[in-house]
Amino acid sequence: MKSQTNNVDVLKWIDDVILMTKPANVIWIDGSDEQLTALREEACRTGEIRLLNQDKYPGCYYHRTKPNDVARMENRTLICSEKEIDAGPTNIWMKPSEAYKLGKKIFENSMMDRTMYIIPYSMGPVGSPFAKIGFEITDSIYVVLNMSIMTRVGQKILNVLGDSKDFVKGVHSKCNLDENNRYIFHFPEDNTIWSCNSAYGGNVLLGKKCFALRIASYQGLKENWMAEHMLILGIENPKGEVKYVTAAFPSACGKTNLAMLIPPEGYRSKGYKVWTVGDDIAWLRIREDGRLWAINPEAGFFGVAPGTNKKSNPNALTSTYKDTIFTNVAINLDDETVWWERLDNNPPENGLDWKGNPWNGKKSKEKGAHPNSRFTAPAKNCPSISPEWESPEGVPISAIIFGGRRAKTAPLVYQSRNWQHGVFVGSTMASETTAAATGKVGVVRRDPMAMLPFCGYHMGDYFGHWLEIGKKTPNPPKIFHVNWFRTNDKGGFIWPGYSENFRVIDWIIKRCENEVEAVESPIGFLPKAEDINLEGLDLTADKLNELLDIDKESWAKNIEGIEEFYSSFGERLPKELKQELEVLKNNFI
Ligand SMILES: Nc1nc2c(ncn2[C@@H]2O[C@H](COP(=O)(O)OP(=O)(O)OP(=O)(O)O)[C@@H](O)[C@H]2O)c(=O)[nH]1
Ligand SMILES: O=C([O-])CC(=O)C(=O)O
Ligand SMILES: [Mn+2]
Repeated sequence: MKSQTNNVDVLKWIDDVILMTKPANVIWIDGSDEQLTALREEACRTGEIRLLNQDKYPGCYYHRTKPNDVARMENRTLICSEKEIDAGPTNIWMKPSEAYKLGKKIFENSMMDRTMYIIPYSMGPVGSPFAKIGFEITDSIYVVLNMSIMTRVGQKILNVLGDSKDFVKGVHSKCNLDENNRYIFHFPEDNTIWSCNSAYGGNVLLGKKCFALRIASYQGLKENWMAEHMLILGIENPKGEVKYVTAAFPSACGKTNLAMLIPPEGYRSKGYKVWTVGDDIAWLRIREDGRLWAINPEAGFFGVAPGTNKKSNPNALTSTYKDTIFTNVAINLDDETVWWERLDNNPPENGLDWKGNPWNGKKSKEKGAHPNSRFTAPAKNCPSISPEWESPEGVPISAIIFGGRRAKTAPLVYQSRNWQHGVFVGSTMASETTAAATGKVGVVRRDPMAMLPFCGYHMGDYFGHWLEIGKKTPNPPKIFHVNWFRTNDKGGFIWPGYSENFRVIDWIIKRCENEVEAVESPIGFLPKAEDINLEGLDLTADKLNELLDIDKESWAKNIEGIEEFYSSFGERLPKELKQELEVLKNNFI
């Protein structure tokens, strides 16, 4: 098929990939409904996707990946910078020449029996000064269909690109889904991504984690902006004023839930509203007014299905009712609908589980959906989507919130003393691992700014970049830390979470507006108990105090963990952070 661009750099690169993979056919994705409809029909015919009940789920499809290919594989995700030191201690490194050689061997002739699809896409509203352009070459229709939900795709992107050289070159092939040859190579210095032998979203939707975080974080370092693993949300008060915050939580720690939160009744009746701008990734820039502004580079949600229900996240659930692709959930064969754990109390009796085995949800002890099963839903489906979500200039950010799953150490909420201290708080974040990546679940690991698996360069330099951005921003956001996951002696969550998190967001906004005072503590500013609104909530003052408690012993352990973690950065750990660590230690003496 004839390409609709004369960009010689694009055409040359594509010729090289064709030479390497030898596709039977080449199709350019133009972004038209006609073309996407034809591809959906073809994928249904071959069994790659399955049409769901169109009365209940118009435009929705189902897909299953192999049982060994259901989450990001961090041990197969490589950063290939020329110098090993530039990838830093938190990434797996390979020399670019070696990685290209290994990759070429794997990609050689990998598309001989298939069609190659070329997807031009934009991360960010098309033509926005914040947006960036990429290409994904893939042999998977599932990838084409997901990318056309998650990003803006098609001819319009080529028109905007013109003959510019500023684009990211992504190549994906399922090859033969061989786990032993599965790699996600990133070449930040070449704007290049090669992904092979996987079909799981996080490894193969190259616009998302690969480009919008790993490559973009490096671009941000060079170009004075930041690419972060953050949701973006607007909080409207009864006067109609909207304040925006971003929040960085590790994978499967509550970003989508917070981004789409509905305030508790007591707030709603007064006129408070929450607007969703993004649920996973934020690109932040300093603008002329001296503030940080953020865009959501994505156009859809690749959300965790299990646990999503009418009560926990009605906005996410509604987003999935049309034009959505479900991956690795359970299916009800009686009516071709989908089901996952905690959706409702009515699992299918005549179903298939995420592996495709016959499954009776009322009898079986096995899970119906994989814990990391996902929905891919268009952002515009979301009832709470912000009128500003496609604003080309983004939205101004009042607060940045860090958080993770901590059973004991971190209190419900605290505020950093200033930007530098806030960067320290973000850099020392830790969280219990989840099903979003392969490996053991529930182990505490350091996950600075929720970027451990997503920073495309040396994390010490990344901390330095954060400090630098703070210095260059005359009016930077205030920085906070939250923890919805504190547990009692029996292991149950003390804080009710979900929509009740609005009470904490309310305090955060009040702090940004200087409307309430706070209490100094060794770790930063804590709320006065009376400033967290508990009206209508079944939570005693004692429990709130337990949630705000700073346990000396667990902090002593935490400090040891920070010291050990920091020591891995050597020379490249900014001295400001070492100072902050000393301050923290002294505060506990
Ligand atoms: N206890 C508790 N659980 C929560 C809360 N918010 C979210 N969760 C649970 O955390 C899990 C993941 O939530 P998500 O909102 O999908 O997480 P995410 O950060 O968007 O995940 P990624 O898409 O992997 O980046 C789900 O099982 C939720 O039910 C909360 O406030 N309290
Ligand atoms: O990238 C993925 O697979 C999904 C995701 O949002 C995350 O893990 O943070
Ligand atoms: Mn994520």
